[in-house]
Amino acid sequence: MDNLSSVTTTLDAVAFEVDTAEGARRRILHPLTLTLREHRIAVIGANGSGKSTLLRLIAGLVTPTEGSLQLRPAGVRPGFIFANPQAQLIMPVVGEDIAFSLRRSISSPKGRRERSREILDTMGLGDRENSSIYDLSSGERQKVALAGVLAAEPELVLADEPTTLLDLRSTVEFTELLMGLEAPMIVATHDLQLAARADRVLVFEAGRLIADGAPGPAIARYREVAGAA
Ligand SMILES: Nc1ncnc2c1ncn2[C@@H]1O[C@H](COP(=O)(O)OP(=O)(O)OP(=O)(O)O)[C@@H](O)[C@H]1O
Repeated sequence: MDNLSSVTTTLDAVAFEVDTAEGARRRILHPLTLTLREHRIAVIGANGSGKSTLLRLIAGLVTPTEGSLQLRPAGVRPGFIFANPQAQLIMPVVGEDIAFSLRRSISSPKGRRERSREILDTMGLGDRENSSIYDLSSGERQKVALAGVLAAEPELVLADEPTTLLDLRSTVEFTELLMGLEAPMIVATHDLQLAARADRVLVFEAGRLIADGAPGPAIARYREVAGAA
């Protein structure tokens, strides 16, 4: 795709419900109508407020139980970064994991190795190509997971609490990597410093969107609702 900034996610009265153990239905996300096209969007809110559910809906990992959701242009490929990189590292060695993500785009193993090296270099992980993923620190592992996602050249990056397991230095480094991405990104986060750098912030509370706009007022509203104003 030539113009990544043209990726638009449209939600038209999208809701998500699940069956409870008691045989009732529980609404996780109340009907939501939104158009998302900013380059950096942060989704914040209390535990269980529906942030991950929104990202999973946009990624197509779950289907709305009501309403409709569209990504435009048609065929946009989202890439998903999980809080726990262990969930998405597939191969035991760093270079092999990135090469695995390249299997669709580059047919020769040599080409995959070279591209994998380039990607690792740009993420400051050039010296870890032959390391076992089990020998990496949490921060390094999260960077490798991001490298794997980026190797697939996603046109929209969806990141679900990607800095949760990271210490302060790794959080700062990882945030810089995320903010430097060319592709548009929607990130669910408890990290208000990360949210403050977004172009637009959505605030959720108990499955409802309660604020939507510039980081300053949106984060202030979240603090107010959380009793931390
Ligand atoms: N498939 C499902 N089945 C049952 N309950 C679900 C399902 N998906 C989400 N939930 C519930 O919906 C609520 C919202 O979950 P979600 O993971 O979207 O919250 P969140 O805002 O990302 O929370 P956190 O900040 O803790 O990660 C939670 O109470 C969760 O247990």
